[in-house]
Amino acid sequence: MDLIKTLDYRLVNNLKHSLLDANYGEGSVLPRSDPFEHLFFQQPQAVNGARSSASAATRNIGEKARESNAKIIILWGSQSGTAESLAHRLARDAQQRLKSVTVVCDLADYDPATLADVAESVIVVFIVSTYGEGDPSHNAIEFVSHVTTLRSSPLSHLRYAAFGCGNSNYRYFNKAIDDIASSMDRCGAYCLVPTGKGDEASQSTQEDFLEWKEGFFSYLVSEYGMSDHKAEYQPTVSITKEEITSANSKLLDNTSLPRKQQNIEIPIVSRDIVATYDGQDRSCIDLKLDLSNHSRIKYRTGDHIAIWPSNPLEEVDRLLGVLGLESQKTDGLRITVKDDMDELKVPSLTTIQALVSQHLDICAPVPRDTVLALARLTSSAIVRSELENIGRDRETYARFLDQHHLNLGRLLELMNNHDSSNSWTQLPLAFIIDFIPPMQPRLYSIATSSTVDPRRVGIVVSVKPAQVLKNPEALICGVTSTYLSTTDLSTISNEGSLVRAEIRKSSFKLPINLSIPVIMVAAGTGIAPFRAFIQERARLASIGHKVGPMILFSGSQNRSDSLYHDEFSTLEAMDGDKALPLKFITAFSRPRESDGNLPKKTYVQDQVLVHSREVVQHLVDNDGAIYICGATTMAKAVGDVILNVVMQRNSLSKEAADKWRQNKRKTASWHEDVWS
Ligand SMILES: Cc1cc2nc3c(=O)[nH]c(=O)nc-3n(C[C@H](O)[C@H](O)[C@H](O)COP(=O)(O)O)c2cc1C
Repeated sequence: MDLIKTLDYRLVNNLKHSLLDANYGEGSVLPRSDPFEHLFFQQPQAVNGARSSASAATRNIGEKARESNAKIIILWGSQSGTAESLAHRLARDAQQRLKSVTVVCDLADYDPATLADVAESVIVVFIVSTYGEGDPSHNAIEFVSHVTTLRSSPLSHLRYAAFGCGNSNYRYFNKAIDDIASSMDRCGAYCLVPTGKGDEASQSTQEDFLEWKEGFFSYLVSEYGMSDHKAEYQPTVSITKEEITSANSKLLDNTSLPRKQQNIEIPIVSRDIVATYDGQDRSCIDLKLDLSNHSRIKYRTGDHIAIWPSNPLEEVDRLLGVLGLESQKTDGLRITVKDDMDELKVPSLTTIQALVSQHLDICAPVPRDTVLALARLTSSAIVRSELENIGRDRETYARFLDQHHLNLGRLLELMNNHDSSNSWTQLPLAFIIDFIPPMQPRLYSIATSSTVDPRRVGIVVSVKPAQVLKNPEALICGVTSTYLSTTDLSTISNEGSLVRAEIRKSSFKLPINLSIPVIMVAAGTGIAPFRAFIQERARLASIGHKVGPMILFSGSQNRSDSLYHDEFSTLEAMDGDKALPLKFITAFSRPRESDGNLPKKTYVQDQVLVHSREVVQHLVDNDGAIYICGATTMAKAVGDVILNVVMQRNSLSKEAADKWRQNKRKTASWHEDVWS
């Protein structure tokens, strides 16, 4: 049983008395009343220095730093939001703790060559994540390819620090930040502190970042004479109430969203369960989204769709409840950034309900520095000591997280259990915006072909709750999968069934030449892009095009979760001139008696080995292309099998076989779309 779920809401509600009434113990950081209360209601025009961050944009990094009078400039490259959110956190802390004017810049918004224009007095920080074959995130590609080709010393006046986001399960762990750091060193820039590396594989990115950040700040204190004002929290946003009228309601949310989150609302028109798992609380669903009302939105086979979820109502209610905001949830808010340091990460006009349900990732785990920041804002000595205790060090907090499913709402509730007189109703809403990361979209490979279904986008979603390590009763449900599996389709005609989404281009594309053989290896929902590839080539074959052979290896637990099994079997069984030359090969890791003639545990790499003669013949002799989609470990195992067979067959050394694969990657004949 989830301990936290058993919390009594009545108790929480009874405790919602104001901090104004509470006695502050000695050493309390807060004075008697909430010092930020005025910020919640203040008129934006009255806030000193409140300006829109959308002021005339320059593409010159040096100029941006000069315009903002910045001491520190943080340049980020991020795809799914981790590095971006760390960049904002670093800026917030540098601004508040070190009192250093800090600006945050998306690398895609600046001309890479202008890095040389940054003044000597400005500290440059890079926070960049790695993808694919050690590539930088999309928004950093141009920058990284520029700096890696610099050969002279045009950056010898710069001082820099760098932190990377990556995952050590990938072959090229944090390569993008290494490439940036080595380019800086080669060009004469001075490295202030060792480059930090976050590792998602051990779920330690947040702690790795904290450790690196503290080292960086200590360096700035000791070498630059900055002072660290640890205890002070200053909101970076101003919030005022604004009545939502018929005149401004059109601006709500979407049009007032930050420019990079402008997306469209697409209706979900069907949802089907396409896989179930024996005895497990798990399923896969197939969803169709309808683009008919968006004639300008197009996708191509192999593209991704980014979907912005809404948080589960239970978690929204939990957070609003513990903050005492339930009765105000429909109130309109006008939100502005207090200086030019950063862009607003939430809509400038919204409601409390929309903010918490759609725009902030309230289900995200709470980083340890947020726990410590809360400790400084509570009036309860018991709660303060409890928060300080669990946030004391990396190990203690990790042990605590092993037992608890935590997000901000749950943490606040849990603390109220320790002191029934504690209340969080005075916690400024600005704190929530400052400390909770913005909602990030989740990317799905599109499982339909744009040739066959140009106005319908199909996706396949795995609905699989995770368990808390040492408390298996506590389940953590995925935000997007829960959202997509529970959206009410009976309300198609009203807003309830619309999802905020955006098509994202991908390089995971079929060869242009239709006759090229295609090998596809998938595990689980990795099948999605291959379903689209197969649909596409089947259609082209059906209208008389000559298409090359396709072999699909599909891994699942057994027949009951083998996605689109009947569809592929039917296509495989077709013959005649216009049939698709498809071979469909399954691998069942938990086979059942009824699943056919492979009763033992089989993985896709085993099946690739069984069929390796044919696979390698297509890849080596017929210039075929291979696509692997699924877990990193699977992709590595499949790659190893193929390389071994190529080495033996063609009497190649390991280096020569590696080179052959490198060459296939370069010529877009070896693709991997993998996750850990
Ligand atoms: C498809 C995919 C490919 C990835 N490739 C790599 C890689 O080659 N090297 C690495 O260190 N991390 C890799 N990662 C891990 C990401 O860098 C890591 O999740 C990071 O925290 C993402 O940061 P972001 O949210 O700022 O984009 C990959 C992640 C995904 C989903």
